[in-house]
Amino acid sequence: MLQVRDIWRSYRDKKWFGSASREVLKGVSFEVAPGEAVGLLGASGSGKSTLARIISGIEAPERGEVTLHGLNLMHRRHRRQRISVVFQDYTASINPSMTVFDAIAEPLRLQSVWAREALYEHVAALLARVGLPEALMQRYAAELSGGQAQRVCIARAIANQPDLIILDEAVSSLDVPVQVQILELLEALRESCGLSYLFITHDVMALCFVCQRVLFLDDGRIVESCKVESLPDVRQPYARRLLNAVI
Ligand SMILES: Nc1ncnc2c1ncn2[C@@H]1O[C@H](COP(=O)(O)OP(=O)(O)OP(=O)(O)O)[C@@H](O)[C@H]1O
Repeated sequence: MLQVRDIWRSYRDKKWFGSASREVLKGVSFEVAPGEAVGLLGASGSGKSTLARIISGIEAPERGEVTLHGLNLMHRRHRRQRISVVFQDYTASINPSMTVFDAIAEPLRLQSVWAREALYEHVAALLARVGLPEALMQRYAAELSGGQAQRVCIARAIANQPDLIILDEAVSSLDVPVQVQILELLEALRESCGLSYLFITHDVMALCFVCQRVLFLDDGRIVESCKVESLPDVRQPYARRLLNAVI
């Protein structure tokens, strides 16, 4: 379904005299099947968020191609609705001047014209889907707990029935009990909606909860790919070091 082919990306580092180009992604390729949750593990600075920004179209690669169902996602019209992103910083992801209703309704309104009552009911159904009461609809982001705010972000992300959600450290800053609730919600949504996930994290436990497969990103290259159940047998040195450091 999602095909990422030979993605290259570099940034210019400013030096005292002039600047130098530094490659951050060096020919990244992988696939995600329909309904599959794939985890992306890598040390800080390995290029995970850069890859997320490229797949979601926030940023363009210098080389390579991202396709979903064979359609090139570099074209905006192919990207619309199909991919959503949930970031770690849930409070910054919700516009503080918007109510919960407006935040969830925004992607729906961008997609089509809604009668107010139908929109209200749809937003209420999305809130119920992520386990939030209708009573939260008129609250602002600052009036929500971390777990509630991240659920609102997930409701917003699923509003237009995407095929893939990129979760970039989406549970990392939540308390452990709230993390578990969100991970259970993600798993339930994957099963009921047939969603695919690209789950970016430092947290192997969270990854094992949600994902079927793991990719290891080392300095801009995928150096290992395996099924979650094969993690104990991984021998690739970087992947092994990363696993030993976090387990
Ligand atoms: N806009 C930018 N301009 C210059 N360098 C950048 C830019 N964005 C990212 N980088 C650099 O690219 C490298 C990869 O960054 P990226 O955020 O993708 O890593 P990451 O694996 O997500 O790290 P972390 O786990 O710490 O979030 C880092 O060295 C970072 O400093």
